[in-house]
Amino acid sequence: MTEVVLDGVGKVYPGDVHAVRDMHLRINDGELFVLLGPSGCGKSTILRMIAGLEEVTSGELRLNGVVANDLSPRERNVAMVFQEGALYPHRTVGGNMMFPLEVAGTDRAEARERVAELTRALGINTMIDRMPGTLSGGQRQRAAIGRALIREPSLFLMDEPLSSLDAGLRIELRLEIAGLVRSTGTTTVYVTHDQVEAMTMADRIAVLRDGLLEDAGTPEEIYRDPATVFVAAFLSSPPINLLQATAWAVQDQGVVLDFGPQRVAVPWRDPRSPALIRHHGRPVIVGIRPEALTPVPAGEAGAEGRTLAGRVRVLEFHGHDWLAYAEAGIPTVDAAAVGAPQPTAGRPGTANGAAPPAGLGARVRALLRRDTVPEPIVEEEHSGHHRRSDLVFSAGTDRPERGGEVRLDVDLDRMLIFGPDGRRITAVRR
Ligand SMILES: Nc1ncnc2c1ncn2[C@@H]1O[C@H](COP(=O)(O)OP(=O)(O)OP(=O)(O)O)[C@@H](O)[C@H]1O
Repeated sequence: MTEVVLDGVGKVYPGDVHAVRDMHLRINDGELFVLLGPSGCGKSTILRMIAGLEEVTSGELRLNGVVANDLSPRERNVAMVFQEGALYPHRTVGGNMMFPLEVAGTDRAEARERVAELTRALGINTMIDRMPGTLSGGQRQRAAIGRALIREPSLFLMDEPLSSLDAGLRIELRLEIAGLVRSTGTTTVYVTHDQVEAMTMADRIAVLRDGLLEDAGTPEEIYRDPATVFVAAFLSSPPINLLQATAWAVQDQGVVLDFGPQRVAVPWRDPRSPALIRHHGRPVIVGIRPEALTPVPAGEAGAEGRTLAGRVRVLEFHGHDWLAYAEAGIPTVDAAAVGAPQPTAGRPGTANGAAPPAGLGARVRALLRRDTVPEPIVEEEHSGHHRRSDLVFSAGTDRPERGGEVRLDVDLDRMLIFGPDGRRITAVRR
């Protein structure tokens, strides 16, 4: 059982590549902790530093309160599973799982018993005598997890263990992995760039961006109460609406969020209004998840100060409900461009002062936008920063009319308000 603390940990690779910067994290004993973020944000580097495979450049790494910066991997008693779990090709599944126990000098009868028990838990008990080459990807990964867990490590580290598997298997295995590590109580650090995997498996999640910690908390906390625009957008499928607004304190209405052609008002009694007043006359970013927009019944105007209007352009059927995209003439914000570290000396993932790798921004944007957003609906404005695009809303089981006008009731309590730096205007509670 192990508690992991990263106290101001940094990692600089040769060539002055700042992969991780001033990282403060506490991973509790027995926790299933997920490191989440786009490619290149430093997830694997953190995992490898915890494993002892990569040196810590600055700060302190503590395992159970003991400084571990200079401990060898063996002294840390960690087990690691990678994207393609490595197995000895000339040993059977059972032989692979026996190996760590043989090395440890475990009694043979006890070792056989443990292998049988774990293969049953992993659903590969009928494959004990099979060679790795004859297994499917999912079965191989189960065997690799079994081999890592068999010697009961104090810390279990997994680096995108499901990313080479197809969608169905991923769902099946993520449930099983979560169940298995919880039943053993082994502290587990799990790296992924898949938000659904993170949300469904984790006790807590840390969201990383360019080597920096953006937010950490339970899946519910960081979904409902994200610290930044980046986190709100990353944990969002279908995509969150990120709208550009100007805040105006108006005596009889509260703080009006002016989207240009449309507006909503945050009433004075709302606990956010004192913080919002400080942004009077200035830009803010308003995040509204599709499920926080409800179509107003036909013929009704909708409540004053909490209704947005648009014309339905695109419909998507998602089985349980319809997702609709309505043109509302409201400028939207590109989450990847908000609050990103400036390309100065020591920018994460780049050589000192060098330009970021070509295409990285586009890849991050593609990740953030996910594949549910039809590409043609986005229209860039000439500034290139604000985009005029559609309001995405959940229309429930009633199919809205394509081309029809809709009025949408905004759930003001679930509306997220960020400053221009991408941080929430009110401090998040954790
Ligand atoms: N050995 C190395 N030498 C130099 N730079 C490295 C090295 N390993 C990683 N990096 C850089 O450090 C940054 C963080 O890499 P890391 O692999 O930790 O990211 P990641 O979030 O795990 O990405 P991915 O999801 O693509 O695996 C990247 O910019 C990467 O190019």
